[in-house]
Amino acid sequence: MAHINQIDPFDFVIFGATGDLTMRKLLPAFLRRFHAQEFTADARIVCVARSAHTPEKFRQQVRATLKEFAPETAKDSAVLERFLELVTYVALDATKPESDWTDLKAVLADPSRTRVFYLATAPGLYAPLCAALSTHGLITPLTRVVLEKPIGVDLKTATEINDGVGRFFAEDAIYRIDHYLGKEGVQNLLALRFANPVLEKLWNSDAIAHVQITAAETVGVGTRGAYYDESGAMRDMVQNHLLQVLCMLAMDAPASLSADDLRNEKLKVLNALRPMTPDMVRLNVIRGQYVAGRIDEQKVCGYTEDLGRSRSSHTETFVAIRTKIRTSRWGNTPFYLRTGKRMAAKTTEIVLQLRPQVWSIFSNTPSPGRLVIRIGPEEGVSLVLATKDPGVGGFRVRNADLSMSYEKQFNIAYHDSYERLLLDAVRGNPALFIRRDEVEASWRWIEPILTSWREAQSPLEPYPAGSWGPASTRALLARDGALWHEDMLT
Ligand SMILES: NC(=O)C1=CN([C@@H]2O[C@H](COP(=O)(O)OP(=O)(O)OC[C@H]3O[C@@H](n4cnc5c(N)ncnc54)[C@H](OP(=O)(O)O)[C@@H]3O)[C@@H](O)[C@H]2O)C=CC1
Ligand SMILES: O=C1O[C@H](COP(=O)(O)O)[C@@H](O)[C@H](O)[C@H]1O
Repeated sequence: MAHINQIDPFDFVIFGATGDLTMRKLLPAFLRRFHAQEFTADARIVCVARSAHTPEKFRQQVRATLKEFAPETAKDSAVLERFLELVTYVALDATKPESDWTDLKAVLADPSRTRVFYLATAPGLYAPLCAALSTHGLITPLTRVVLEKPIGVDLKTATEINDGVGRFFAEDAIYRIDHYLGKEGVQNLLALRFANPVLEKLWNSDAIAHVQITAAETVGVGTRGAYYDESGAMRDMVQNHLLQVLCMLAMDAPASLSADDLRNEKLKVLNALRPMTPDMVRLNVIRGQYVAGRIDEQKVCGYTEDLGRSRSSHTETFVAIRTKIRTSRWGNTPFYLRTGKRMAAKTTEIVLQLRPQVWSIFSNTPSPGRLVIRIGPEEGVSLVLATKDPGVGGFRVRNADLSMSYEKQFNIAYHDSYERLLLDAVRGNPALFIRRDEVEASWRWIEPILTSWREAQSPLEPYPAGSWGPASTRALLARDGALWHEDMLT
């Protein structure tokens, strides 16, 4: 087992503990870290929601959930049962003034322990929840608060949430989570770039013709239709995950790996994104919605049917954006961002397309080569280069792939990104969490696109489930003489 620094006893309180995120992600992540002995049986995981469960009934539900979402770990029943002893449940409507907080206060009696409040509820509850924590005297000097995304639906609401939470917590105690920053492949951008001088020297417009960042999913909206239909792909994925990946990819070297050095560099990228005018939105942004199609030979419904509605929806389930970063490093390189539900494959990846040679001595020239950074589901890196086509008679050049898979190289099982982030919050390491000014800068860039869509009543282009998005997505790159990665492979 890898060397692990065990964490001192802590109290981790999850508001929204009966919800989808807690059940599918947070509790399975804690179980895996407990199994890895990253913390001991002295820790407590206090689950809070309004539903009237007893702690025992709640544990039964958690036991079943863990068997479903962390089966490889939950099959060790001794570990599972010891873990369940750390989990307790408090029924509480956290935003009603008349609610009785006695039980929660009783569990949190020791102010000398690190205390984390994880707000896995609708974002509109974050500020009232923090006010209630303050009223009930639960914020100690060792307390942090973790906020789930999305922080607001636009700049105004994000600012209100940040102000509301900021009344009760100092900025360095506020951990805004973006689970993409917990992914190995995203963190590996730091190592690839700043531990390999040869790559860092190429990391600019002189060598890179364009960059693609894709987060494609085959799933539809599932049980989260009510949330998603209000949000759409731009707020759900682009404003947070895709822009954070873009920042990690495009930023200059931070002075150190400290939280503020990293965040200062990321912020510069967000502020350097070319602002979107309505004309630019029309030319550079595509919004789509899936209709019925096939995925893995199975028929799947369109978005409206997935919502279980007869009336249509104007929410985008796909976005593609062409943008530029106004810096001397990147000014001449288009960046393409793309995300969608019900696409042809589940893949999150970055492609850096290298520039072609200005002159070639070979009669045939293969494609100029590229670096592909796979973030999920299988993590790894491939460098596609030109090589001699083996054989006698003539001299041809073709592309070959130097490929590294994390799993094969390091013999590790994939860890869910929440595992790292939950325990970083307990440890008090905010480097992989988002600072207030980053969130607000992201909204500042996204908002004109949303406004322009609304005001121009932008069309929503249909795409069949199981495809790579609306037909116009190809044209977005064709304008620059470029191809999406999947088209390079055919
Ligand atoms: N699900 C996911 O995959 C992801 C979710 N997120 C974010 O995480 C947050 C939670 O999402 P999700 O789990 O899907 O949402 P759910 O709607 O499934 O869960 C919401 C939870 O909040 C509880 N709750 C609601 N009101 C109160 C209240 N007044 N006091 C105490 N508890 C309350 C609900 O329980 P009860 O009804 O029992 O009170 C429930 O446990 C959201 O901000 C979402 O955007 C972010 C990324 C991914
Ligand atoms: O935050 C979210 O992310 C997931 C995709 O995450 P991944 O780790 O599977 O790539 C997305 O399905 C969800 O809609 C969104 O809220």
